[in-house]
Amino acid sequence: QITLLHGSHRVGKRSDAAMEKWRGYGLGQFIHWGLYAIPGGAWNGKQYNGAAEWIRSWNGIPKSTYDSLNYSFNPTAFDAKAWAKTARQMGAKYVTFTTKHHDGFCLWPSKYTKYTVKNSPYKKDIVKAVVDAYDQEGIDVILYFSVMDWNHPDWRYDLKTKEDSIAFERFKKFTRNQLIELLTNYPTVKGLWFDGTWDKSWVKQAAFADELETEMRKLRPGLIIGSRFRADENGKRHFDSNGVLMGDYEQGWERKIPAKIEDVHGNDWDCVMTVPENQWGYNAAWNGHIKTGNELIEMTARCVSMGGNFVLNFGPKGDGSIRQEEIKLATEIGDWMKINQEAIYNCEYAGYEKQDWGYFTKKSGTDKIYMVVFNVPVSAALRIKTPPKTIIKKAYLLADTQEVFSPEEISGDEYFLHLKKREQSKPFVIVLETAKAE
Ligand SMILES: C[C@@H]1N[C@@H](C#Cc2ccccc2)[C@H](O)[C@@H]1O
Repeated sequence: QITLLHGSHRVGKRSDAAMEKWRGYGLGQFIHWGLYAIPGGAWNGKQYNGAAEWIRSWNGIPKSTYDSLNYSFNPTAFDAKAWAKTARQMGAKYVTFTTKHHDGFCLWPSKYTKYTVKNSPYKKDIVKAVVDAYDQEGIDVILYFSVMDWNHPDWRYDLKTKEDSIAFERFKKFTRNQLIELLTNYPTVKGLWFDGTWDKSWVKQAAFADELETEMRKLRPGLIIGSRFRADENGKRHFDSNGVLMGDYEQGWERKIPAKIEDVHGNDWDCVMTVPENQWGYNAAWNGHIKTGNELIEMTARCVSMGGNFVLNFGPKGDGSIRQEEIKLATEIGDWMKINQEAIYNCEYAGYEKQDWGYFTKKSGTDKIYMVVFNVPVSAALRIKTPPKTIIKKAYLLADTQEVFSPEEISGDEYFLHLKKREQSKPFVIVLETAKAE
C-alpha cells in the first residue's frame, strides 16, 4: 500500500442516491457539437482522415482559418427540444454534451474567454438550451469538458521552462473558473465528463486537480466525475498507484466494451461509442463500417449485462440538425427499448454464466433475471447455468407474457429453455422469476 495524498479518496462504489440513479441509466446519448461540425471532416474538397472533431490538428486547414470559424457559426436548424425528443424516443436516460472540445470554442457565453458562442452570429447560450430541453424531457445532463484547450494561449502540452509554468498557472486558474462557472450557470447538471487530460502538463497537476475536484463536489453535492479527470501524484490515471479507481466510475471504455465481467473489477463504468469506427463530431463522409441498430442494441445489452451503461454518440451538423442516419438508429433502438426496456433500466450483472445466445441482466434489488437473446441456436434450446441454490419459478417472454416456458433440468443448476421455431429478426427477452433455495 503506497501512501498517497492525491490518489483515490474512496474504495468501492458510491452508494448515494445520485450514483444509484446513474448506475441504473442503462442507455445514454453523447452529443459532440461545435465548430468542427462546420467543415464536417473535409476542407477545400480534401477529406481529413482522422476524427472530424480533430480537424484543427490536420495541416489541411490552417489553424487561423479554423479558429475563425466562430464568425461563421450560425446553426439556424439548431433545436434543442428536437434533440431531446430524439433522445427520449431512443430511450436515453442521460446525455453527455460537449460544452468545450479540444478546440477551445465554448458553447456557453463564458466570462473567461472571448472564444465563445456569444462572439458568433448565433450569440445565444447553447448549453442552457440543451440543459433546459433535456431537463424538460426528464433526461439527466452531464457536461463534457476538455481540459486541453488548443485555442488558449496559456495551454501547454508539457512544462519544460519557467515560462511554461507561469503560463500554465494562468491556464489552471482559467480552467477552474470555467468549471465553477458551468456548475453555477447550470445547477441541474448531474456530472462532468472530462477529456483532454492525458498530457503531461495536466498529469503533473495532481494536487491542484484533487483540490479542484473537492471544490466542485462541495459546490455541487452528488456531482458525478469519472476516472479521467485527474492523475495521482505519481502520474497514475484512471487507477491510482494502489490500483484504486479514481473518481466515481471507470471512464476508460471509449469505443470499446469489456470482454468479460472480470475486466470491470467491480467498478461502475460506462462505454461511450461512435456509430462509425471513430467519428465523434459531424463528418459528412461516413466511411468504413457503420454500426447497425441491432449491433447497437447488442452493445447496450452487453454493457448492462456487465454492470455498465452504454452511451451512443450523435454528431449534429453545422446547421444544428441531426443527420438522418442517426435519427433512424435512434428510432430503431427506441422501438426495441419500448418493448424490452425492463431488461435494461435499473439492471445489473446477474452472476449467471455467460452463454452464446446472448446476455443475462438482473433487475437491481430483485431476483428477476432477463435473458436478452440475440443468437438462437439451431437446437432452439437456450442453455441456462444458474448460480447455486437458485430456483426458476417462472419463465416467459417479456413481449408476450402468455408465452411461457418450462425449463428442462439437465443437471443441478443447468437447464434448457426450448423455444418454438420462430422467425427472429430482432433480439427478444425472456424473463426468469427466480428465488433462492432454502
Ligand atoms: C470522447 C472522445 N475523446 C476524444 C479523443 C481522443 C483521443 C486523443 C488521442 C488519442 C486517441 C483518442 C474524441 O475527440 C472524443 O471527444
